[in-house]
Amino acid sequence: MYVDNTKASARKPVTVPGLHTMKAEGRKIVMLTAYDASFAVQVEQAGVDIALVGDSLGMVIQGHRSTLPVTLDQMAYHTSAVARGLSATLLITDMPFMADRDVAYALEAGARLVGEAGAAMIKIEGAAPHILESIHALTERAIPVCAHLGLTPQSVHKFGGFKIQGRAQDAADRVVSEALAVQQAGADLLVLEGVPTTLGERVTKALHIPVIGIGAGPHCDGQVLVIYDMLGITPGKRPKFSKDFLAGRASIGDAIEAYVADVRNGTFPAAEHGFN
Ligand SMILES: Nc1nc(=O)c2c([nH]1)NC[C@@H]1CN(c3ccc(C(=O)N[C@@H](CCC(=O)O)C(=O)O)cc3)CN21
Ligand SMILES: CC(C)C(=O)C(=O)O
Ligand SMILES: [Mg+2]
Repeated sequence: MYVDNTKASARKPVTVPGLHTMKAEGRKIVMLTAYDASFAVQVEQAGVDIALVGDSLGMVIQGHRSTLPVTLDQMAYHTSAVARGLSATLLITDMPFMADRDVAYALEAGARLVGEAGAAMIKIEGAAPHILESIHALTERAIPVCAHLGLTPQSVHKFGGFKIQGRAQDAADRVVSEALAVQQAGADLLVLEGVPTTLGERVTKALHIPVIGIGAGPHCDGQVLVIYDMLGITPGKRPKFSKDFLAGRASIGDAIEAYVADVRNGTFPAAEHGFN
């Protein structure tokens, strides 16, 4: 398939080393999910830095109640579609549930998502010993890893729902230790989801790698949202930390551009999008 994305291809490509520079220079990083080629083009033309093929697609596209039913084949399929729509945007794909059950599986999955489907980086939830080993093993093989901590949706059954994490002092300390551990294991980026604003700030200051927040307050190095949430088309209840950017705007392109501008200038997320 040929995607005409000439407008955006003039932009300098976003790279993993480039993200580290952005943190060092205090420039906010903008990330947004995309699940198909057409939205990928919209995301790139609006100037988003990172497109994420999230396993949230199991909920917003497939209609499941969690991200657990999503398969590696499905992640590879959506990743290859999104990759065709991008030329300058960094592409990250989620490791689906249990595709990282041990290091050998994680390497196999990484090889497919990067080598076959076209992702530049793989996002993995948690900091269990086998996850730290997998982060190290992938990084050693030149597959950059984005860690994901806090409210990790693949642990929904362990948490008893999509519940804010790290509210108690010991739980907050644990998230900070996990963040240091994934950085030590070789992660180049961290998504921090569903934690109190104070903990979002603490983790961001503790790490030298960039921290991308979602429901983690305004102090992170960047932000991510599910695209259907920020376009107001997620069926049912939208998470409190999201915002409808299409409301009062004329097009999807305008809505994504407003999201990019608001993250860059620090107006999104506001205090009301965070948790205590
Ligand atoms: N559409 C969509 N948006 C998302 O952000 C998202 C997904 N799907 N699927 C995967 C995960 C699940 N996520 C969620 C979903 C719901 C809440 C939620 O309702 N949280 C409560 C907080 C409850 C508490 O205080 O502990 C909220 O009020 O937002 C949080 C994260 C984030 N991710
Ligand atoms: C919400 C983001 C961080 C995610 O993991 C997803 O879309 O699956
Ligand atoms: Mg995910």
